[in-house]
Amino acid sequence: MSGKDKQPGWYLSLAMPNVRGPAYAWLDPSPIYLNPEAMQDCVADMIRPFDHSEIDLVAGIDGTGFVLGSAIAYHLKKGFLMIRKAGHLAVDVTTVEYTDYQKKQKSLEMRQNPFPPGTRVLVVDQWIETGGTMWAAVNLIEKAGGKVAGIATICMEEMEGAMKLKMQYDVVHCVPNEELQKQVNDHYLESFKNFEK
Ligand SMILES: O=P(O)(O)OC[C@H]1O[C@H](OP(=O)(O)OP(=O)(O)O)[C@H](O)[C@@H]1O
Ligand SMILES: Nc1ncnc2[nH]cnc12
Repeated sequence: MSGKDKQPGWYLSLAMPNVRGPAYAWLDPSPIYLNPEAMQDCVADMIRPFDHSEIDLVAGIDGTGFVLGSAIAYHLKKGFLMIRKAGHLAVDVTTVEYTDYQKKQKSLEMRQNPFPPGTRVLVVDQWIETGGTMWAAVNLIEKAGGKVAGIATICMEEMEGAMKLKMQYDVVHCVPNEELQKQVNDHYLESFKNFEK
């Protein structure tokens, strides 16, 4: 596709609907990562609004937040901090409990003292639905003395916890207009029709 034919957020139409039932997220954005142009455009949209000189470190949330987070860190020439689901880090950790869209009690962990106090951290995840996961990550960074320089994600649904993030932090996402935001909030994209058999 040539640059002038591309609509903002065009790559969101590559995301596929959930066909595996209510235990899973309602949509799978991973086809965006499979398409080189989509991946490039998505990463560019996630970082464009930030003043890059105000970011010291990029943090990504286990597991799909690692995909975009590490791509962004590489692009910005910054280090990358893994914020992990519980039970993987073999060093001393700080832990925060949270509940996400699956309504399950979960924990995120971060290695202790990962950066000097005052470090400005861009926090990246694939998707924000209830905001539970992102709040847990933000709490870990702030407990360690970091400053949240911004939050970047493909999409933020307009749910209460997510909207509170927007009030407190610079949140950048890739949903380009209200019509698409409404589809996201309703958990049905018009583009899902392309996947109907
Ligand atoms: O806003 P919330 O309701 O907290 O949901 C958002 C989280 O859920 C998804 O991760 P998931 O646990 O499905 O794991 P994955 O990243 O490993 O796919 C998504 O990537 C976020 O991390
Ligand atoms: N990957 C994802 N897609 C859609 N909704 C989600 N909610 C949490 N993660 C999600």
